[in-house]
Amino acid sequence: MSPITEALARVEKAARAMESGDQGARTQLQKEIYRLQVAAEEPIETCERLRFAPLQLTCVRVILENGVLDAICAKKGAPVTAAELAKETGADELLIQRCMQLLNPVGVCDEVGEGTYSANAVAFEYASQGGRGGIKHNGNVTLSIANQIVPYMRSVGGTLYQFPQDGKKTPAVYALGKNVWEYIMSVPEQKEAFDMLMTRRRLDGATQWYNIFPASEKLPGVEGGLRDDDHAPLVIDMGGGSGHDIASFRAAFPSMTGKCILQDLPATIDRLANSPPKNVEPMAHDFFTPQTVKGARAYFLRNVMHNWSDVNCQKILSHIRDAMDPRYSSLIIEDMVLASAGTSVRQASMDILMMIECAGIERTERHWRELLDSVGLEIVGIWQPLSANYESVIEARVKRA
Ligand SMILES: C[S@@+](CC[C@H](N)C(=O)[O-])C[C@H]1O[C@@H](n2cnc3c(N)ncnc32)[C@H](O)[C@@H]1O
Repeated sequence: MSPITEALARVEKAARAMESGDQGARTQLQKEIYRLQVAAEEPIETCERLRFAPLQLTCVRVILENGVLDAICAKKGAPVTAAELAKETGADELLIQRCMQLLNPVGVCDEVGEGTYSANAVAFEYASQGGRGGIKHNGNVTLSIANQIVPYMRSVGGTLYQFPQDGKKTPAVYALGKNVWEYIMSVPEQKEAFDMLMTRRRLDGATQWYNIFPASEKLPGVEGGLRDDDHAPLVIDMGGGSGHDIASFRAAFPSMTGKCILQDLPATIDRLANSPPKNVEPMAHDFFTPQTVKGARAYFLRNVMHNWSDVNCQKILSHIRDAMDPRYSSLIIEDMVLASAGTSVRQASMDILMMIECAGIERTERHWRELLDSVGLEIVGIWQPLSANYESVIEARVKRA
């Protein structure tokens, strides 16, 4: 078999596994398609494809900004011409055609005739609140940092290029003048975009953390000491953003005894004044300071630890450990647990994103165990999602002496 037929056979095998209901095969299929694509390219074409990828993002930003994508989506899948779009939005017809001729082959909108387009699922995704938030965040923040990566490396180490650990010397601080959280909060449009992106990230229909982790069995049924009244703290979602996860948990378990609390920085909590998450108590709290809510059944951190270096995670985790009741409190972390080999493009991209935006890192199981152990916590369970591409749920308890 030639390399290309071999790659195709692997694609077919993964596709058949996925069709037969193996959800985990989706990630494998994506990996195999990627390999097939590379097999079908000359090396120079692969290099070009990677180099040119930011131009796809550029075109999405153009058609979002000038209203063309909204105008296409407003037709709900019916065809619309570049001339009609130009008339409706005031954008230049040739500009629309040039952007769309790149976006059609990469899957954003369908070109259904000469200069005629219709919205597809990807178009609707980009036009959604979360899609826009993502484009605005990665377009304005991530790319600004990425553009400065070489001057940053030269500035920190001469010929010794170091992994950024120190919160004050990260690529983000070099490029933006402040850390990524301070920067986002200083630009209201970016803060809004980031919060919209966070709210959207979970795939439609994907399993929630409290189903990946068997919350209905584990949270109520604990050994002695747990208060059983409506004012007892049940789950504290720390760095919970707009409260989407904790509100979803509360809605799933309306009669589980205890309070659900959302904690985040004041800038996040203040934005929720007009639309607070349902049946959840919002509370401004900086997780680098002592946790004021003691003895909760669970302290939940979703996609927070990966934002921080080990040194900073140790500070955050120590405050949580001090607030935990060793008899029954759990720390629940929803983050990726990387395989020790064969990481997917999505997972590896998230890792680099964390590195350049906030000196954070995606961790392997061994790394998680070492980190938690270093602050007196131990892992009692790791629950994997169906798709290996996404976050796992880790439960940890205070280590018994
Ligand atoms: C990557 S987001 C995750 C949001 C949410 N947990 C989710 O998964 O959608 C990280 C969150 O941490 C919050 N954050 C950053 N620094 C913080 C701090 N020092 N104390 C509390 N929250 C903080 C940010 O405002 C943001 O909402």
